[in-house]
Amino acid sequence: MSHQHNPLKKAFRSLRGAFFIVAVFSLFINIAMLTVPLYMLQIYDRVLASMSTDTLIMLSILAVGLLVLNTLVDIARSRVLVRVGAVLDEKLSSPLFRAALNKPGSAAGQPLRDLATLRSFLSGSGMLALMDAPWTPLYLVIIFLFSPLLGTVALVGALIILGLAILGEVAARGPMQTAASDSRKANECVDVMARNAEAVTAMGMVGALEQRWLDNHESGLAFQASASDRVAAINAVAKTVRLLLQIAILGFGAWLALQQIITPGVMIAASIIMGRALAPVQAAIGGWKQVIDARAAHARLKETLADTGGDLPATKLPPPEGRLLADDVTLRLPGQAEPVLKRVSFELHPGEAMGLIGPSGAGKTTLARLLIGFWPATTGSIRLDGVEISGWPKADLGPHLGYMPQDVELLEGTVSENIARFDTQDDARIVEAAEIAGARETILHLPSGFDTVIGAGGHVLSGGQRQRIALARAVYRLPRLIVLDEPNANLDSDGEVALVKCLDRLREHASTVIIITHKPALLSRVDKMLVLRDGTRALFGARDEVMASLAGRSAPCAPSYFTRSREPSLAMSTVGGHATG
Ligand SMILES: Nc1ncnc2c1ncn2[C@@H]1O[C@H](COP(=O)(O)OP(=O)(O)OP(=O)(O)O)[C@@H](O)[C@H]1O
Repeated sequence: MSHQHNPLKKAFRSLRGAFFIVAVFSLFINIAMLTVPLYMLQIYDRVLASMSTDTLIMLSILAVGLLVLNTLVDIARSRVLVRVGAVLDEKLSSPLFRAALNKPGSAAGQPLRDLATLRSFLSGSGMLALMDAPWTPLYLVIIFLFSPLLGTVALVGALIILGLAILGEVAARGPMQTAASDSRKANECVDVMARNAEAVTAMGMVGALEQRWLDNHESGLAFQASASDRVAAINAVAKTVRLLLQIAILGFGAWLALQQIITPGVMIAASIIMGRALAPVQAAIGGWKQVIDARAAHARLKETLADTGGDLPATKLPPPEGRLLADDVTLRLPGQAEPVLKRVSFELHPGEAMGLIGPSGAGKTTLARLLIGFWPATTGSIRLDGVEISGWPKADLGPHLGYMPQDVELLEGTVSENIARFDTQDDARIVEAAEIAGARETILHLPSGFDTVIGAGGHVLSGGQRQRIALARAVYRLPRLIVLDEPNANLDSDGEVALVKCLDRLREHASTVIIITHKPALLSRVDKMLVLRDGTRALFGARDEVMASLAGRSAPCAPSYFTRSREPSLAMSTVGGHATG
């Protein structure tokens, strides 16, 4: 349905033509750069020797013409590079915006910041220096042609400067990476503090957090300073080496001129060409930070985009009926030795509702994330109407899927926009969803009803109000598969009654529903139950059978098991490992 490919590589591949044009322009510019030294050479050795005004005029016209042309090509080269940056942005910003979904907290904006770094590098002086650097050997060859001795001096000098450039990069890379990671940690600290402002302030945690932030902030600055110091020292040495080299070229040139091996014109021309040859290398040392930043940004982008897959034109599938099959599902999260889910299997027919229960940390929310295709299973599969759900293009599947996460966050916008998932608004469907979710009255009591703006800077909703609106969003257009993760967490008794009615409506409509809850009233509305324990299927089957099995095995604790979702571990420890049903 969709093929794995890296959009970064694809974007660079599509820009190969532009880079070729830039390379050709660079060749012309670097050849045109020889205009001044060669003009000088001709003046010294030809015009002054022959005293010919005509030659002077001809040479001057030629030189001015070449320089004007050079300016035009230079402008064109910069324009092409600016457009390269724009094309890169156009091709990558959308996949990177989506990739941000998989990044935790404050790291979410990193991919788009990396793209901006790469784009400004490509369009800036750093890239121009990189394009000019490959032509350094051309200048060295010309100096060799003037005189092998001068050529050797120039070559040795160029190698020393190149060595210094590499040394600068190596010396700065380590401290720069540490500085970047420290400053990221410091930013995360501020982020976490702002998000937990109430707890942090009330429990007097500000001082300790400030210390933690300060440690990272100061360490970041120290590493940055160390990198800058190293590069500044190397830069100063490189500058001196460059000046020494000019002296060496002029000195050796003068000596060769005294021996009448070369003319004074060649001496001056060689000195100017040498300066030109080393300019890009010197610029690269000066712009070391940009180069390191751009390279790091490129590496991160490559990694971020490695498995995004991209939405190649895929065959559009018919709307699902709601047959859900979890087949031997195992999930291993990166950096964790134990799988979070181990060989979980179950099947639901269209229109069936399943209660998902288990102690805290059993893997219920994780399974819910797999059921909606947010994470793919490590092994095994989850299929909706026979199609692997994580591979189903999200834009196609989205309208057929309803999900209500445990921690409900609504987005900035109106209540209507949130319910309609920010898609084109269908007022009748929005009101219908609010009614099914039992949220209509709650919404009409808000200052502007369905048009109340919520989110940052908007109306502040209570936990229960948020939950009701999120339920309306989940049932908008009555999707075929609905996953509700503790939808009753913040609801009062009215809210719970509304939720029970909502489940009845969804059953009438034959939506397949998975509900994570321990409330008996809600569980009384499901057909099947799955009990998870330590990521494995402890029990699965018809509700009454599973209930009977639970009650039988944990008779003394059974009632408390269904009333408090957060403390079921005692009861669960008595549940056998064999599945029923
Ligand atoms: N994004 C994640 N990264 C790493 N580990 C995770 C992640 N999400 C969940 N886990 C781990 O997976 C296990 C199961 O967590 P999960 O949230 O699915 O449990 P749960 O049954 O929903 O618990 P609760 O009833 O408390 O919500 C836990 O040990 C948790 O630490």
